[in-house]
Amino acid sequence: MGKVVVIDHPLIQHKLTLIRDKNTGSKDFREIVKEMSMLIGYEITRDLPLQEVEIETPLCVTKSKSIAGKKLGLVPILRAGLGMVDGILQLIPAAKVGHVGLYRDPETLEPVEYYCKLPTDVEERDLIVLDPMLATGGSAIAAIGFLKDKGVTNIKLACIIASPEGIKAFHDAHDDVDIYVASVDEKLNDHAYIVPGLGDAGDRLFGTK
Ligand SMILES: O=P(O)(O)OC[C@H]1O[C@H](OP(=O)(O)OP(=O)(O)O)[C@H](O)[C@@H]1O
Ligand SMILES: O=c1cc[nH]c(=O)[nH]1
Ligand SMILES: [Mg+2]
Repeated sequence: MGKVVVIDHPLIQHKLTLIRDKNTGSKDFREIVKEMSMLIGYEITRDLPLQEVEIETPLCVTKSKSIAGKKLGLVPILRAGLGMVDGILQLIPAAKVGHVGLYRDPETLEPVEYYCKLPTDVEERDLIVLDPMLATGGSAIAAIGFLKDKGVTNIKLACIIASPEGIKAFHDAHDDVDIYVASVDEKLNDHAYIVPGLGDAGDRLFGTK
């Protein structure tokens, strides 16, 4: 069964409070989402394999550790996932970035795909899928189903807020994918928004409402 890793580090929890606040404007919202993504990225890459390498310090030759040539990829779910890319890329600049465009139909709540561009060798990469909000789970379920259809086998999901309903639906569909999240909130409301949540992450990032 996939894990749910709630990252309760004080810095993450403090920043989450700031972006939940409806008075936080787009500029600050973007900056804080980027900072939180870097911190989530630190945790999500904790199990990257290391190899021993020989280097020379100014004093002597020594053995030291370096990341063992893993091919990584980030896949933001557009639009809101875009806000999480730069923070993680700062930590792992060699990662390739694929994009999956999905929006949630406001009537049916079903995800609608409108864009997809992935690295050509995507099936050889370990992927981190990025989306700040896991609400019904429909968007993340569809995006990851799509990546699995392309042959990808090793995927983690990085979110900022998840609902209990979304986590259940997600793991019913993809029980091999671990979820990393800053908070599991109380519930979904009648419009499938996360409560207390932070509102519409895409609109708050890009100022579209
Ligand atoms: O778990 P779900 O019920 O599928 O909801 C979560 C999705 O909804 C939001 O996207 P939205 O449709 O608002 O598109 P946007 O990112 O372009 O704003 C959010 O960024 C997730 O992708
Ligand atoms: O609470 C929610 C639910 C879906 N999408 C969002 O951006 N926020
Ligand atoms: Mg949105």
